[in-house]
Amino acid sequence: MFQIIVSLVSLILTIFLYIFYRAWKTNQHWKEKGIPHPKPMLFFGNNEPSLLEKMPIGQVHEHFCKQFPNEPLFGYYDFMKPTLVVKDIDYIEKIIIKDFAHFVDHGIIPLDDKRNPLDSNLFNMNGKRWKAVRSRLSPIFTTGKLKLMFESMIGCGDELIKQLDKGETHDVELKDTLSCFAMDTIGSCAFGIDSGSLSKPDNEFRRIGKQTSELNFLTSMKFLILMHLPLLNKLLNITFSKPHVTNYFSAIIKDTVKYRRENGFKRNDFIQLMMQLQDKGYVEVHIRDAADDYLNLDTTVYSKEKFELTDDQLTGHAVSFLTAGFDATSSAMLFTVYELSRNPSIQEKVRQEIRREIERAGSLTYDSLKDMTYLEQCVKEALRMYPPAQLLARVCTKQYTFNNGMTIDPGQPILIPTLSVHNDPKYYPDPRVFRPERFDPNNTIPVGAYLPFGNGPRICLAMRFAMLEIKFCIANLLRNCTVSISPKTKQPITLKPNSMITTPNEVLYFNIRENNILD
Ligand code: HEM
Repeated sequence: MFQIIVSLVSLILTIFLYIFYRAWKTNQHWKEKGIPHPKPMLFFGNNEPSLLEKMPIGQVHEHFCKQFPNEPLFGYYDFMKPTLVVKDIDYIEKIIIKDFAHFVDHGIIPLDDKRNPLDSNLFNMNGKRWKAVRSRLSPIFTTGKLKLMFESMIGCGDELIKQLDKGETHDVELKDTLSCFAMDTIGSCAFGIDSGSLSKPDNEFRRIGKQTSELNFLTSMKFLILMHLPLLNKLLNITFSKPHVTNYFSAIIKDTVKYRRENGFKRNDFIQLMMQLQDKGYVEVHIRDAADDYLNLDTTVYSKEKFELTDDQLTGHAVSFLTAGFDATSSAMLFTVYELSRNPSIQEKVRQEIRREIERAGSLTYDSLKDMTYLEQCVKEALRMYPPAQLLARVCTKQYTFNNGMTIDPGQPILIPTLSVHNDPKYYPDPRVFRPERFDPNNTIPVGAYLPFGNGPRICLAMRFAMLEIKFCIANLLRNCTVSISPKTKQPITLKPNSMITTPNEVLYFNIRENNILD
């Protein structure tokens, strides 16, 4: 008996020692390669400050970037995954644009859209599958289609003003109102339904929609397994999406598709365009516009490759549009309003432009928004100071040698520290000062130094849709109201440590004064 116990204890001890040895050995990776790196902890690598919720992940990277001021890149341990952080803007440009062929995939969460079709989303797709799907989805976001969708946005803008008119004027928390506007807009443009979030903020659509990106202990564990333990993930077949959320939206989308098919009903929204994609294998592009160049439209592939999109895959993409469209855009709207409230003279300059363009066009139209260039500069500056996504991810897909002679192999994960680059005084003097003039068309900003939507072939598919929605929201608000920051807001603000999307830690309160159009 004693011998059995001794053998068992020795076995357990050996297993523990082996696990610790493996963890220690992993932490020698960058040392052995001679790459500078911050000191890692066993198992947790360099993630300790974000795990303990001391600071958001983008600021963790900013902190490490400052430790290696003269290095173009440095090593990082994302838990037990040795990851390369690339901070030099020329290297960044090469990775995401010039040498993209070596860095095709995001490589964050592996996706098997055949096995779990409701998980379908472009962001997590890889290689040829990503290319085929991206080229088919891109035409959904072209200028011609956005102009048609703009009609749906107008109703949401009217509702926004109606709700603000009804509400308080002092110490107003705009965060919820703006997120309801974003939910209504994406509900209307993606799903073709009136989600009614602005009129009833606690309705089911919004409540469940919000859960798509909410992080709690269980979802954080799930993401950890998805990102770091591929074998366990395969065994447990963990899905990226939350089943009750997907089931809810899946039912709405399937009903919508069925109704439209049976009644020949058509509407200008993502669902209609994806139904066209199902029927024809491609979405037609009628108008060619230089503004769509970023989408890299390549219609020649349609004739060569067969393409199939099942109802479940269609649903997966639509839900991913909802998640992406709701959180990131409402974050960008909130921070733009915040900075304009703190800078009254800039706000007044924007208001003058908004009123001038509306008067010229006769109303707030798609084309009048296009001409509001100073407003666009303000949104770009807010996205620089508070990029909703604080990091970009890539994985090396083909062996690559950097200018400094370092060679990396396929599979090497890479992170690009967007928040840190956006706050680097080398590219943006006085980086914490809101200065929309930085984005004056006469100023050239290096490609690798401005990344709120990423860049290159994997740039945010809906960049123009998002910019349109944000500009529309701010133009609606400022043409009618003057917004100032309430003394109740605790400043300077900080960023929430445990949020996937950049979010203020403090509650932002605003005072809103309705303007007479002759003010
Ligand atoms: C202010 C709002 C938004 C911001 C800041 C934003 C930012 C981003 C970023 C940083 C990426 C990764 C780009 C890269 O890796 O180079 C991305 C990808 C993506 N975004 Fe957005 N996004 C926004 C709104 C939206 C909306 C409204 C939608 C959909 C309706 C959307 C759909 C997507 C998709 C599908 C991808 C994956 C593209 C691919 O991998 O090919 N985004 N976005």
